[in-house]
Amino acid sequence: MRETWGMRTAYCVESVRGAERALMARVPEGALMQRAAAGLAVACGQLLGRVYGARVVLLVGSGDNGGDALYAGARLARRGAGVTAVLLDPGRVHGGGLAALRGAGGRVVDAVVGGEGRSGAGAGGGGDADSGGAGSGSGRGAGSGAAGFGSGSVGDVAEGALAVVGRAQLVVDGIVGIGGTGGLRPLAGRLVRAAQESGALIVSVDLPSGVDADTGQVRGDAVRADATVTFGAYKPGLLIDPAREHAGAVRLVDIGLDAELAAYDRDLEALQYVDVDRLLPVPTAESDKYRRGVVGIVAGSARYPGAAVLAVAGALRGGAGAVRYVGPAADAVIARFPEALVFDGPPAKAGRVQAWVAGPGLGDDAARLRDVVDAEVPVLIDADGLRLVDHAAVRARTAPTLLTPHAGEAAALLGVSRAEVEAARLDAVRELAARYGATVLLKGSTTLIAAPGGGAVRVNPTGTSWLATAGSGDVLSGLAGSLLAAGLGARDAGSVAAFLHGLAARLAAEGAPVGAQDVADAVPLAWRDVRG
Ligand SMILES: NC(=O)C1=CN([C@@H]2O[C@H](COP(=O)(O)OP(=O)(O)OC[C@H]3O[C@@H](n4cnc5c(N)ncnc54)[C@H](O)[C@@H]3O)[C@@H](O)[C@H]2O)[C@@H](O)CC1
Ligand SMILES: Nc1ncnc2c1ncn2[C@@H]1O[C@H](COP(=O)(O)OP(=O)(O)O)[C@@H](O)[C@H]1O
Ligand SMILES: [K+]
Repeated sequence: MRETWGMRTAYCVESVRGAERALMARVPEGALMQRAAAGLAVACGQLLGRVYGARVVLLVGSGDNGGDALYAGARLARRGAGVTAVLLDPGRVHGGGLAALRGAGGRVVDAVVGGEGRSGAGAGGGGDADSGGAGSGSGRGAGSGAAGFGSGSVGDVAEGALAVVGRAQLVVDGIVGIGGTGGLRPLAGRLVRAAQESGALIVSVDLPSGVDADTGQVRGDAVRADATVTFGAYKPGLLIDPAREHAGAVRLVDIGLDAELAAYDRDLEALQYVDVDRLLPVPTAESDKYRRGVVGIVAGSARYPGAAVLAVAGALRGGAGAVRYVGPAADAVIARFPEALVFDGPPAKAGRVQAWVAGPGLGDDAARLRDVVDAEVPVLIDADGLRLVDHAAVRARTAPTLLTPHAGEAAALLGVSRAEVEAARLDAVRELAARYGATVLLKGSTTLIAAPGGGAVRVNPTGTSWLATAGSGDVLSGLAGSLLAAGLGARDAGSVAAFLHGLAARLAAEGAPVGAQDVADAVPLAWRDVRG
């Protein structure tokens, strides 16, 4: 669905906690958790369709994330759902939430054998509904917490808890939220597996438990949710793979944090349609081809002439007034695109160019690459260009530089493995931008764009895995180069190009395989979609 509101932002845990403290000082005690729980209960109700009579199971950890789940469970129980809380750490549970659930007629079972006494598991159990239980700040029950969640071995899982999970229609993952570190521990992992195998809908509270909120890393077992209801702000992990894939559909519940968050730097931002619309270079009455920008493409080789054609195809759809191709694939380029200007000499002698793209299918043509890197206009370096380029020369450039590696190329630039880059994309893109003093667009299942001076990293919200097809990266570099020539800064050019490219791929694919050329051909559809 087309979103018409602006920039989506994400904040790290430290900022969310800081903003939350500031807000808590201004609102009645417990108000934020009630707002969170209310939003969570509404989302659960919508997923269930019919709340009355539904079998809901809450997986409740030791912190406020579990508290949210318990209060939401109480709301669902009051609407007639059969709600059972499974306590992973019966000695440490949010007291107010537990009392509220019991007061609403919810049941409570312990996840571990022999813990029943402490949490008073079973139906009823009294407690003063919604009174806040212990009445303390967090309202957590006191207890040793020695058994169970942290230390419990898998063999300790109570059969009753597994059985109740197996019968659930909806499982609420309140195991851990922003207080979590590392993957799911064994006891939680066992219950989550049971939930996953039962086919129940799984809703994560704030974050899928087990993923890293700040980086999107998944270091062990983690919940795979159908939906995640997050509070106050998106966290980076909800927008970056591999964690993003665990979150399912993400819904943000407003708990009034925005004004407080304004005091913090955003960690991530994702352009939306309106933002892209504002950035698109649209010609005016005074425009001519030079004012619109000329983009130069140094790409292709005897072995890879197609890369030249695809980069030019992308460039022609990016808003520059002219595309100048420089290299040995001029015949192939002209045959497909007679509007391209072609030249088979050194880039420095090619004529006027406002931004260069160098690298797709370039082979070993280091000389042409050097010419481009020495040019005092914005330069995009991709593919073979990233392998050949002199790193010191990149750092020494004064005009904007945009590097567009995929994970494998990023790994080579950083001297780590591809898997390490894919597991920690945010760290990788920031590190590359800092090391090369360049804007870096890291491609892949989550495309990220980082500027050399730090600041918010852009995350691209469009795209489809159908884009994982040979040559689609060449189209992207042409497109981004064209936007650079049209006058966008490197961060905007990279993020607008990624947005259009991902949208074009979705429009072209519609659930079926596409080639890179199809993606290039669909870029005008993406423009119209954005401008419409
Ligand atoms: N920050 C906010 O603005 C708000 C937070 N709320 C909720 O509060 C949550 C944060 O609560 P907490 O600070 O109590 O933290 P959590 O509930 O996320 O975690 C609590 C405890 O879990 C344990 N733990 C950590 N990693 C674990 C792991 N891998 N496996 C098992 N146990 C682990 C630790 O003992 C930790 O102290 C948020 O995610 C959200 O759900 C909401 O109630 C409303 C507002
Ligand atoms: N799993 C994926 N999901 C979404 N997009 C992907 C995925 N894998 C690759 N892409 C996108 O496809 C394009 C591939 O570019 P690249 O790896 O350079 O391929 P090539 O060199 O063949 O052109 C990039 O835009 C990248 O972000
Ligand atoms: K959770």
